[in-house]
Amino acid sequence: MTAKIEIRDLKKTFGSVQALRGASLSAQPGEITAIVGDNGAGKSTLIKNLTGVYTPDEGEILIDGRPVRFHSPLEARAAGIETVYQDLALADQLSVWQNMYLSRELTAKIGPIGFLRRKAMREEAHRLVSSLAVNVPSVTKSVKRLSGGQRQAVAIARGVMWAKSVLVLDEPTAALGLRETAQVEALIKRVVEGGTTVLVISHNFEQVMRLSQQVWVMRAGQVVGGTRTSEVTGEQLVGMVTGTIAAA
Ligand SMILES: Nc1ncnc2c1ncn2[C@@H]1O[C@H](COP(=O)(O)OP(=O)(O)OP(=O)(O)O)[C@@H](O)[C@H]1O
Repeated sequence: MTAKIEIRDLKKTFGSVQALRGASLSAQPGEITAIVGDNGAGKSTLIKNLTGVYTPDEGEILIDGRPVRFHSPLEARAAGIETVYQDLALADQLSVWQNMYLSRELTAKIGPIGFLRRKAMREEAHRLVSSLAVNVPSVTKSVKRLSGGQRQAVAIARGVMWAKSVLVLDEPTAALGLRETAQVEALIKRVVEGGTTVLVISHNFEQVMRLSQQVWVMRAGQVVGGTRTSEVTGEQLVGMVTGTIAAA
């Protein structure tokens, strides 16, 4: 099967820091693929090369077997790759549906006059939020009135709405309590059931064991190993990250 994402020998240097020293990994379509590794291992830099924030110094990225080279996040978005970063990038004063269409509003024209298709956006946002069973009271509710878990769910729903191909999640539950974490994990599973491929960075090993089908381990700018998640235990995974167990 052609991988949805294939990253080959990626290198990225910032001044004297070699953040990526030839990192390679792949993600299969319709799966949740996790990236784990200690602070500074290069996880964020890797995904930022995939999502157009950085352009690699060397190496190759293939989506559905075709090489891509993004020069901006907009280019990655246009190729169907959406990212939810830890800061979520929600506009607090706007409603759920307005956030879902932020900077990508639906517009129409009658003669020379352009206008926003507010009803269409609201209805479509409502349809998606309902189909993903996102736990928000209403899409007209202001985002600042939502809980941390609800805000994360809105950011993920927005990503799903626009992700034609891949959804990248950077620490999706880092700021959440146990109950909200469980809700967001359930949402991520529904996202994948809908056919979107998910790549997730997580420091939470138990979460990686619960959610992912494939996990890659990064250390010092390289992907030092990868395994089907069903073939390792949580303890083995911790050992692979800290280096006490050789990563496969
Ligand atoms: N924009 C930048 N300028 C200079 N150095 C950077 C930049 N971004 C990352 N680095 C460095 O590259 C290395 C990898 O950082 P990166 O953020 O990718 O690691 P990470 O695995 O995501 O870590 P964390 O889990 O702490 O987020 C680190 O040494 C970091 O200091």
